[in-house]
Amino acid sequence: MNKKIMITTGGTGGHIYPALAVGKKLLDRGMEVIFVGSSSRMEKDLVPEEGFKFVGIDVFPFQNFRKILSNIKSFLQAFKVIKKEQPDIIIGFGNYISIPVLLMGTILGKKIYLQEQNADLGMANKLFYKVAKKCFLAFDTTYEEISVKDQHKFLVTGNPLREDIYTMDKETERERLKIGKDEKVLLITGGSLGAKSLNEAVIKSLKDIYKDKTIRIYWATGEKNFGEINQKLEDQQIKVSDIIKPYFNNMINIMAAADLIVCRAGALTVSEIMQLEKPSILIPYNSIKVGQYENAKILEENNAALLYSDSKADEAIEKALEIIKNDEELNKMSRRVKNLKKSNAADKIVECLDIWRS
Ligand SMILES: CC(=O)N[C@H]1[C@@H](OP(=O)(O)OP(=O)(O)OC[C@H]2O[C@@H](n3ccc(=O)[nH]c3=O)[C@H](O)[C@@H]2O)O[C@H](CO)[C@@H](O)[C@@H]1O
Repeated sequence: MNKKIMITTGGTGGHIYPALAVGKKLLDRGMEVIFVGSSSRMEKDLVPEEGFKFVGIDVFPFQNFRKILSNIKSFLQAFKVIKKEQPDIIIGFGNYISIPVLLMGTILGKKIYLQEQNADLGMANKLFYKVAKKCFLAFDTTYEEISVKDQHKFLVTGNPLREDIYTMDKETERERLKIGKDEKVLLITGGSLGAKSLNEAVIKSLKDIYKDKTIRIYWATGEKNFGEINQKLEDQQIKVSDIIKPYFNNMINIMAAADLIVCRAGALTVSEIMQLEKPSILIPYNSIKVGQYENAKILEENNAALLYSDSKADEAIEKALEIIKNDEELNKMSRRVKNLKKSNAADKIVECLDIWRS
């Protein structure tokens, strides 16, 4: 008999894309899948666009007692949707958005699974791993940090990535993007939300980058900063074209075509870099809460990436323009990344779920 799986996730691409990857595998194998996320963040569009049923709840960050109170409605909504849909299992993909469904699911005696994208366990997964059947981890370093008595709750699978990444090839993607034989592709991305410091550093060097005909830049600015950037570029008489955008839907394809990536160290971007064996310069988001520094350290400690702090974003761009011309250095970094690659995580996760016996 087909089982029903409830997936709860949201907030940023880094939490949503791995959930979609697992959701698609489950659909392919005949399961019914329903997503629950925030009614106001990017999952409300991204998830239905991918053809999934989506229920939005009015959930807010749990920063203080007042915010916890304002979340009472979200707990009631979560309770109602679980009662109505009667899922066989619930999978949480981290972030505060997953908390109401995970809590109500636990109270209602549902089987809970978790997926952690980052090197450090996030707040939601820390709260629920003890009641979960399994928590799937992206990186080996996370497992090593967990106390021996709890390790049986965890399994390292890697991050579930968009399926087409596993068959992508650099030359084909370069042809598709019409990249010239002598052109080097420099991708700059601040993750799904954009990165202000990185954007400001790029603006300063953009004229020089444009003058250099051997470099083709792709720059994802994030929605929030795009208007301001647009204005600054107009002032410099630089045309915003299809290579400077708030968000690229074909990010994976551009990544595959890239010679060097300058980016934040969101967990998904780091996992995609590993899968595509790309050299990178990382500028982790400056907040302990989101743990990007620990994600970046995995690549840096393997000499597979260079790491810069937010305040040194200018230097990071300068360095990028220097090493993008150095094939030997790029190849070395790329070989070292290859050692960190994992196999298809979504396949592994789906196989481990307790839904295959009737
Ligand atoms: C500020 C913040 O809270 N950041 C967190 C957020 O990152 P955030 O979602 O920003 O970053 P990630 O790198 O994890 O994921 C971004 C995803 O969006 C895709 N993409 C990005 C830009 C674009 O133009 N097009 C596109 O498709 C990337 O290919 C990637 O798949 O969730 C991650 C996963 O839990 C965390 O590691 C980050 O710390």
